[in-house]
Amino acid sequence: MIIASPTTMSYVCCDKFTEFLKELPKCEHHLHLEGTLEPSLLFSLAKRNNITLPSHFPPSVEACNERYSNFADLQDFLDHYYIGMSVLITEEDFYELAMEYFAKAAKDGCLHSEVFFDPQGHVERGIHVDTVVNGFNRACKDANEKFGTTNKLIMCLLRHLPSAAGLETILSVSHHFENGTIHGLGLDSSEKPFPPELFVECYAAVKSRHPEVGLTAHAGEEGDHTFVTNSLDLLKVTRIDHGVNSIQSEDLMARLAENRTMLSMCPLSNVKLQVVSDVAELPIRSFFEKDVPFSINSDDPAYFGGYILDNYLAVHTRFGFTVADWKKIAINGINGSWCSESRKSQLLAKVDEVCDKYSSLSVIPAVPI
Ligand code: HPA
Ligand SMILES: [Zn+2]
Repeated sequence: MIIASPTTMSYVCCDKFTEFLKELPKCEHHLHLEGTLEPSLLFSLAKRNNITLPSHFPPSVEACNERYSNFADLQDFLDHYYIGMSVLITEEDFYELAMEYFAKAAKDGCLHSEVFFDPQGHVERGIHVDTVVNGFNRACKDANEKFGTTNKLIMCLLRHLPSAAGLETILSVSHHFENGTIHGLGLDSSEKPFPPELFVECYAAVKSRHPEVGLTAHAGEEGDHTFVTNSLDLLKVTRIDHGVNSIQSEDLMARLAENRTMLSMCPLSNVKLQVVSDVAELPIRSFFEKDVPFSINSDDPAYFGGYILDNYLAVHTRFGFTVADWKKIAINGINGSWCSESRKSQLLAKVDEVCDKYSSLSVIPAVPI
């Protein structure tokens, strides 16, 4: 349950504003590579790899699109997501999946992506972890060459699996942590039954062995504000994925603002998974006014029907942020990124340039019918 007064206004996103939001340098901090598996690629990989999908899985692209528009909650989505990823077998499959995403992100004006993947979802099917990491890493590098974007990998632990399995996974990828191929650690999957305190050992192991690795965790999507506080206190994360329920605690909001702890929000995902019934119900205006840093992200765009620009447009039509407001949001996203200081400076300079170019744009309230 989110306590926030929904905005009752709506705004037009005219062509010029859409152009501005497309050109505004964007950073993606919350995207699951396996969640970019479009139904068309899913079925072509199933055919190529001779995978028979279970009979209860939607049997066609059209049936997937229909089913994906009706998820009851996070678990209902995850049940499809884990079946979907079962078609990924070879290094080339992982490479192709990530390259398709990076091409779409670049087209949307996303210049820096920090992307999640779920190694345990593949290893438990008999895929070697290096097959996954090498395919994704090659795509990060090729996308950098081809599109000029910077891209980092964040490995997530599945919270429905025991912490001992998480520790084993951490040990199995220590070479990728050491050489910087894996840049961060996250925690995803079913939130409420598996609170952050179960994973203290896993996070402590990464923090002590690989202090340069960034720490984040999904918290406060379906879990209440204590999931966010406990992730900060016990897992020592410096970023929170989703975090919408932080609005339930004023103390937590003040703490996030003071420590510049960024929430990686996913508006369209929150609607598709019934966290809210409309983007207007998200506490985005309160976060903005209370100076809680947040970024806007796409989560699992192949399942939720929108990539990063779609999420920006959805936020604009509900909250009507001005060019100056968007500039602040873009700056917070860059400062909350785990890229080099020199890359941050480049991105910040580009934000200045784009915001200057569009400084005369005004926000247009929609006329009620
Ligand atoms: O939105 C999400 N929440 C939790 N786990 C996930 N795994 C993929 N997407 C998600
Ligand atoms: Zn997520």
